[in-house]
Amino acid sequence: MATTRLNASLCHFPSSTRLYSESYLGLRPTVRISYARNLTAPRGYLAVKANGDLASVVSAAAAVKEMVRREKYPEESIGFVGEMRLVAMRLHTRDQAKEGEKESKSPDEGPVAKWEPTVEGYLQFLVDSKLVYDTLEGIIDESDFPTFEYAVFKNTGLERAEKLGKDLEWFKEQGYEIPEAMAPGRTYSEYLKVLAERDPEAFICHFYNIYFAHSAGGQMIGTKVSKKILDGKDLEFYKWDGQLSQLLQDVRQKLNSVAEWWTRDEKRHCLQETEKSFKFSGEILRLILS
Ligand code: HEM
Repeated sequence: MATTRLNASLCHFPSSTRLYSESYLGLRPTVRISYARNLTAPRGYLAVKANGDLASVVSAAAAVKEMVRREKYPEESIGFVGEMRLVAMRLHTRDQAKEGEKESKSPDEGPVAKWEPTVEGYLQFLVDSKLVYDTLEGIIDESDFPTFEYAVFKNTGLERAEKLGKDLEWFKEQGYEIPEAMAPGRTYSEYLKVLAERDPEAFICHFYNIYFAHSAGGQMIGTKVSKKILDGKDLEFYKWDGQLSQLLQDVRQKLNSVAEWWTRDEKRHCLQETEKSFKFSGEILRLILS
């Protein structure tokens, strides 16, 4: 295969290698490489053993471009979702996750096993979370393919608003009064609406963190809290139709494809938004202890 041979050959080129031009020379397609920084180095010609059709040359050239891009931005080798995850994990406290780097400063940042949740606080957390999911999922549902990039995230199977609605019904049946959403949910929801209009890269950061946090730490919190205050009741919020790992993988691929179109600055901007995502979600999580 043309691309496989090309990858192997390219390993011998210095990191400053830059794609110079691609040409199609009859039966012997060639991808020409030049050395960008070290101009004294000889110009290299990388012959690609393709079977002579233009499609092979184009795909070989794309592979070179991709390798060169990864050499220039090594952080991109883990994929953009990998980058978003790395930034998110650093923002956890050591009590929250093994990869966390922050010190816990308040009980809600400490080990969940030591939390003292209340049913009222947990119910408020579910209500505020539902408002955020309603907003997020409403924005995505209203986006119009192919003019708006959020449309690829319709019906991923990760949606939570409907499930939360069922859980609130269950609480009602148990005799609880369902409260109104409070400031943490309302503020986050308003912020997401503004971002969706004005700042798609930042909006996507929140999309990733909200759904992926819930699938990881969120699930663990749900199980522990339910054991303490709801007799271990399995809420719908923590159930997915289909295999969760597959749903997450599909969304990771979509996120990576969307980010493929972004410049490095746009990617950086998205990653920088992670802190705000932690701040808003952290305030909603804190309701569990209120
Ligand atoms: C009490 C609060 C939290 C706890 C206990 C917690 C715990 C965890 C744990 C245990 C993981 C799994 C780590 C692993 O893969 O081994 C995780 C992953 C993650 N958390 Fe949190 N977390 C909390 C809050 C948050 C918040 C507020 C956000 C952002 C809004 C967040 C975003 C993420 C993300 C994006 C991942 C990666 C998921 C993946 O690997 O696909 N977490 N968290």
